[in-house]
Amino acid sequence: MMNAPALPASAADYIAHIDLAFELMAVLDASGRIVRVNAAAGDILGYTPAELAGRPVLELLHPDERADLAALGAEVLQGHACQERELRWRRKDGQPVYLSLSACWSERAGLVYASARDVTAHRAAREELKLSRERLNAMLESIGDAFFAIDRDWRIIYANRKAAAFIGVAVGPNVGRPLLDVSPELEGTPFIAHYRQALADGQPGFFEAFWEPSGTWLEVRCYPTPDGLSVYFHDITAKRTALDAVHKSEKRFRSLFQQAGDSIVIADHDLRIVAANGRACASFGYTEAEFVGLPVTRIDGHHTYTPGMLASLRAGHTHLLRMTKRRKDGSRFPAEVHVSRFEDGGQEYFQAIVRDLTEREEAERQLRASEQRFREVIEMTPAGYVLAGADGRVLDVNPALCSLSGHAREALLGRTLDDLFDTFPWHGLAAHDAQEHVQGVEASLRHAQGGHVHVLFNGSVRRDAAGNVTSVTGLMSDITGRKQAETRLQQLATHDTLTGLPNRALLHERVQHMLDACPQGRAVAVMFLDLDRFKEVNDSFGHDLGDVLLCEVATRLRKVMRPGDVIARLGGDEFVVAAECAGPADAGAIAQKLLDALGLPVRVGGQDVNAGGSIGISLFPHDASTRELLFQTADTAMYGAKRAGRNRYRFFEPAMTLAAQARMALEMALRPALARSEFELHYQPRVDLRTMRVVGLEALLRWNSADLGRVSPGEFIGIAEETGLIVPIGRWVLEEACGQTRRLIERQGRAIRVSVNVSARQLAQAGFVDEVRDVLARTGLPAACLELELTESALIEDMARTAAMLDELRVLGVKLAVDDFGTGYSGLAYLRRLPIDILKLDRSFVLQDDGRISAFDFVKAFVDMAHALRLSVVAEGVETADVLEFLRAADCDEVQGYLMARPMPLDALEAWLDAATEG
Ligand SMILES: Nc1nc2c(ncn2[C@@H]2O[C@H](COP(=O)(O)O[C@H]3[C@@H](O)[C@H](n4cnc5c(=O)[nH]c(N)nc54)O[C@@H]3COP(=O)(O)O)[C@@H](O)[C@H]2O)c(=O)[nH]1
Repeated sequence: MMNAPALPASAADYIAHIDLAFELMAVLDASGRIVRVNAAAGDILGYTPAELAGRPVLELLHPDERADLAALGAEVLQGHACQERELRWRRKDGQPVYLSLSACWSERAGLVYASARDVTAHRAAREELKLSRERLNAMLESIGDAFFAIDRDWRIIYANRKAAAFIGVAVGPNVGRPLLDVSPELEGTPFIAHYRQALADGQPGFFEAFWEPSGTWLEVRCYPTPDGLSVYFHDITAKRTALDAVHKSEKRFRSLFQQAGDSIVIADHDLRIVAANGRACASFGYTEAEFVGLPVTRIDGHHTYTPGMLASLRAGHTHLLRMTKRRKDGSRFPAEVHVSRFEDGGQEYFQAIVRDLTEREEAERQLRASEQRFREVIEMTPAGYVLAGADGRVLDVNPALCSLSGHAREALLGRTLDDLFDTFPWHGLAAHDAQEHVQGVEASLRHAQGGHVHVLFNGSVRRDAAGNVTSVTGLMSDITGRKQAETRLQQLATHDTLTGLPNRALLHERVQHMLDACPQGRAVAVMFLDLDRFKEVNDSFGHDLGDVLLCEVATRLRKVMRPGDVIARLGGDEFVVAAECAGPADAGAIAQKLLDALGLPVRVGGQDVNAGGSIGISLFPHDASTRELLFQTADTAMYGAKRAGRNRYRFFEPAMTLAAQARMALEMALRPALARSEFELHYQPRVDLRTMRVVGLEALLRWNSADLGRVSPGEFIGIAEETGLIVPIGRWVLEEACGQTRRLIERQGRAIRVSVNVSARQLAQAGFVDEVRDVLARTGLPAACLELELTESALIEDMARTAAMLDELRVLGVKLAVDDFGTGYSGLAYLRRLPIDILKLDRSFVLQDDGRISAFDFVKAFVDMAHALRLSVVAEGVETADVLEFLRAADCDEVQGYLMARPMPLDALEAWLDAATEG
């Protein structure tokens, strides 16, 4: 035992007073050495107070706790009291003991007063409780159901994880919070109502409810506890769903039973009806109540359930019967009845599903009637009908198809559609890709006699569920006539009706094709061909014979050209030939062949005519790279050929385009010429060949263009005629010539006749005679002093109309002359029909001498003929005295030409006339 330090009196008193206490009480010095302990130390630590006196208190402590106590001691010495600090001590027998220590420092005594309570048992109980709680929690966590507990203030005491899932938030951090704050969705739900009830009654509650937020059905048990309420949830969603399914299934079955399209009647072992659905009630006329208890024989027309059938049903067979059923009112209806047997709750039942066949039998009857009608229609229809199977073999045909194909029905049945048709919309019947329906498709049917019949085919393919063709039906009408008409129409639309040659549209198509297909290094030659003398032939012999000439030309062109070449007629006497070739040399050779063919005389109206032709050639790609340009350049080249003297071919040259442009410029300048007073008249005297006196003048137009200078009539008259400008210009010439001549007559004091050229366009004007009459009236020129020169072609264009017009002019007193006579082919007949006075013999006529007959004989015969017809003859273009003598000898009446005088302005003419008179 250690020596304890001496205690101050107050400390000794303290120990003396507490010796009897159950708690251990001790006095320690500042170094932690025990000064004195009470007797309880023996019970608590196993040491007598004497054994403990003088020992450092740390020695009594479990080694693990010594550091804590040292720290605690330091705090106490600083004046901080220690309250109820649990520390592990070691008893004298080595057993651990837990003491709850309180201590304080007495400054005055310089001592520590300590007390310690044995809490070993209390601590063990606490540990046990903790373990027990943990076990409980583990159990609650493992039970798979949700659980939570609340106190009477609805604060959460505990909740397992499942419950957290149910509440929707982690519960751990929310323990202690009001349940409704944590899960506000609970407000107003049956859950809360039940919890309140259980808390109020103190009675456990049990209910099922649907928890919206998680979409689950829950079975809930709540148990009131002294603290509050414990709540268990069990998820019964699966059970509820299964139950719902059963309910729904039952409902469905009931609904099916009630709403079945067929009547369903259930009879018991004694064949008394126990149930009937709505349809049965409606069909048989009984209410459901009336049905129940009725023997099944009451609704059977003639058939009862025989023992044999019942035995068979009991053996598990079902029966499908066709029978008559009887309604409540005694009426009957045909029915198909499916009878079966079943057991329910150990009872035997028979079920009959009754299908009313009234409608079906009516439909079948109607179908038969319809089939009959269909057959009649098919037999009578003029359209051919064919039905074929999936293999394309013919199963049925009607008489119309027999007659269309020329085969008997028996010969057609069994043949394939591919045999029957040459072209057929479903050739080979490719099962899946064949269209369902075809409408208005053209097909070609083979005829028994050979050849084809064009038909318009409408048809449809039937298929099974897998999409395979099961049959083909077709109706067809004969369109051979229509096809022929179409072909004819097509021919008319693309060919020239007169010659049968391709027209402009087809020419464009074919040439374009040639250009597209033209191999590299090769060329396509396009030749525009214009007959040189077609107009004359037409004018002279009439249109019918002109047509004969055109047809002959077409025939010759066909003969010359190869099959792949294109020959077309654009209209009038314009032909186009196109051929693929190596280049210019080939093209030239082709053109020459064409000219040779056209150069041979053609027999027209009993005469040999030499039509001749001018050809313009343009080569693709050399001259033009497009069809349009090719045609344009070939056309230009053709005009070049014509200008060059006809009966020849010319290749396109860029300069030709310049010529065409020049012509265009001329036309543009000509249009305003009249308004700009750019015209004047020159006059050329006409002399009587016997007296050599001037008897007339020819008025000849002259144009002094402000832009182009003097332009000869040979250049612009043709353009004026083509453009129609000749009509106003001609009107001006007539007016001017008449006016000037009247004044000239006045000045000369003698009658002089002026001859004015009238073009075909002017003559074609409806008011031409009136115009002449008005001009004569306005200018005061006597009608006998006016002579109109008309060309042969203008005269014969519309002979009847021209004759009437000339008659009117003759009545006026105007003289009529035929200009350039002898250059056309008009023949002489028109001279008898028309009131002509004068024939103007063309200059070429006088010069022509072909060796067979001399020019003189020719002109002499001509003059004699004219005289026989009481016509005067004027010879034009007399340039030499020889020709003058020649004409005199031929008995010609008048002459005109440079020999006598050139055309001259009016003032010059007057001077010339004066001089001639004087001379
Ligand atoms: N519709 C109209 N046509 C007219 C009019 N004025 C003229 N023309 C026609 O133009 C063509 C050319 O006429 P032009 O250049 O005036 O030539 C005429 C004479 O100059 C020419 N001529 C006269 N004598 C001779 C001659 O000895 N040798 C020769 N080489 N030429 C000669 O002949 C032309 C007259 O021809 P024609 O009319 O056939 O008598 C010409 O066709 C004119 O008709 C007009 O106002 N309206």
